[in-house]
Amino acid sequence: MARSLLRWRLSSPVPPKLRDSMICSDCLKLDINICSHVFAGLRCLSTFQRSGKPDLTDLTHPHTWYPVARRKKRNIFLHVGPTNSGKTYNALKSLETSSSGVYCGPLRLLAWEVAQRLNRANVPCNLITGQEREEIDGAKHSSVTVEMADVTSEYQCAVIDEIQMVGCRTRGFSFTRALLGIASDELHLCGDPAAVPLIQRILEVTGDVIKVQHYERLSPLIPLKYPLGSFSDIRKGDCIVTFSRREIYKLKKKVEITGKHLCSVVYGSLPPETRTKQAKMFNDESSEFDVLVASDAIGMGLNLNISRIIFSTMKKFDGVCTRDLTIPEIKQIAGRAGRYGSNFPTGEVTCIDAEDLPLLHSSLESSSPLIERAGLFPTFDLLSLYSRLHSKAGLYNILEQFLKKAKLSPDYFIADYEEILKVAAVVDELPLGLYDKYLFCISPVDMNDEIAAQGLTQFAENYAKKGIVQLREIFTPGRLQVPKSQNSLKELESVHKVLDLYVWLSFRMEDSFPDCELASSQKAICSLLIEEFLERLGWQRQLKGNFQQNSFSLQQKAQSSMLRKYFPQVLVDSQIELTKD
Ligand SMILES: Nc1ncnc2c1ncn2[C@@H]1O[C@H](COP(=O)(O)OP(=O)(O)OP(=O)(O)O)[C@@H](O)[C@H]1O
Repeated sequence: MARSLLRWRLSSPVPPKLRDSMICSDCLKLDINICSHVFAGLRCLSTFQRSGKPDLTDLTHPHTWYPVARRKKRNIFLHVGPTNSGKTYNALKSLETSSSGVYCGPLRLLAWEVAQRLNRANVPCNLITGQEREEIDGAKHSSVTVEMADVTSEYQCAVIDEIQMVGCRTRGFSFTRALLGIASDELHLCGDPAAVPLIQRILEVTGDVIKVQHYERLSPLIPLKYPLGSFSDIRKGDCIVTFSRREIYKLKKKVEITGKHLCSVVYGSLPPETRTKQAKMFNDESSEFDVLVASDAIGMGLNLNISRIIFSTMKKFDGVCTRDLTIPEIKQIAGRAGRYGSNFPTGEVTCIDAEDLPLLHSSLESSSPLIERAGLFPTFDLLSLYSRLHSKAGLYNILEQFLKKAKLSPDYFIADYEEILKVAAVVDELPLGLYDKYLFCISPVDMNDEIAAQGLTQFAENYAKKGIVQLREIFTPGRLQVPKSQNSLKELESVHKVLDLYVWLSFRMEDSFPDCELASSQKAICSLLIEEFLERLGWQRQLKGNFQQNSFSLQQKAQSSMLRKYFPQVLVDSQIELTKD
């Protein structure tokens, strides 16, 4: 065994988190010809070639990339059912009683919630996301965002939440990696029944034992036969759903102008901390913010006491075109009404327009279409090996080759490289090594956001030029202010994304991105300023002129040492122009 171990080594020195696959070093010496080497029941990657040189773009055996998991016969429990049926609750009970374990969720909010829950239950639990690492002494449990799942450690119990996201165009590959790679005796998968046949097929080759547990909704959900009627019929606990920031603020104004309610807002580009605070304010019985206006960002990750979901539209712009909402989207959003054990245990759902009701009703009665394929992305080892054989190819070309030539089994689809290719095009212009380029490519940047894309370009250019990126060289801390309009709000949300990206990079290249603390505190300030804007953007408050009574005032926030340190001038600018929209 010792000798075989020696024969196997990683193809390149990469950080442990990326060591997903192993390449046979003998094959490398032999110019990767046919290899018969076997280790721990796994064949060398090159044996998948029957003749000639291996096609490294062949991604048909991804289960072989995870040798630690393959050494186990895992007991897999698939908890499937509608939202609010107790799937996660049951999976987490197993995690809580295990001797070691990991929770993998799709959102930082979910990872935070689970870490808090375990720590409260006296199970020390680390929190690890792309941008934060809170390690607890002696912890044998971790709560992580799925991209951070460690596929080299062994656990007694693991949970992957929202497993139907294996089919997600952009993030599916991270779920596939966790599904195939987590080395745990027990693996609990929670999600939509639509993912069951695919997961069963994918796991056929792993030798794991699979048990499916079906769940029913814990509280009733009633689709109403009538539409909203008028905005004066809005009541406490309602959540109006729409899909653009502009619409969210329009609807907020329409509700608040009736003089009866104030609205919290939740949408994707708000910082997660801000989303949580808005949700808390909405849930808080004593708060005036008793109505929620939100996008589909409420579908996952937030505990919300919603009585009735009201769809303002059944169409959504998905980055390419405006299309009808899909059945799973409608079910996921509608399912947020009526939370088990909350003040509104019976949920209701309706639309603003009567003509949208048929689509709502038919969707809620239908089962979600089966998920047919899971996302996949080559490991860094594969990319690196390919690059050694094609030394002139840039990362953009390498990825294109994988896209074009990948011989995929019907169970997998190649991850949507569109965003990744945009970054590859930027970093290929710079004198950077493959690993650095790879890191920039998998960073959480939104290249459709102009400011965020500029931020990434600057970081990559400065890093290539000097090897170190001081935050102050490209960002002047003292300039942040409470937004005065929706445009400046949008800008501040983008600045938050850039700072978030800096923090993400600093976790991976600590010496080269040394200002993690400064970036984190600036991020927190962005969130505070955005929250201040949202709280003051109350039309009823404007009419009553009671800004001064705002208990969560900017003045108070400015007392915090963080604000005093970086933002003395924030105190000066305490007036805000309400948007004219
Ligand atoms: N047996 C139980 N006892 C007490 N509370 C429960 C129980 N089962 C579920 N709950 C509570 O009901 C709510 C919904 O449960 P849970 O989040 O597990 O549902 P889910 O099916 O995973 O929903 P989603 O798909 O939205 O994540 C949670 O607040 C959870 O704490």
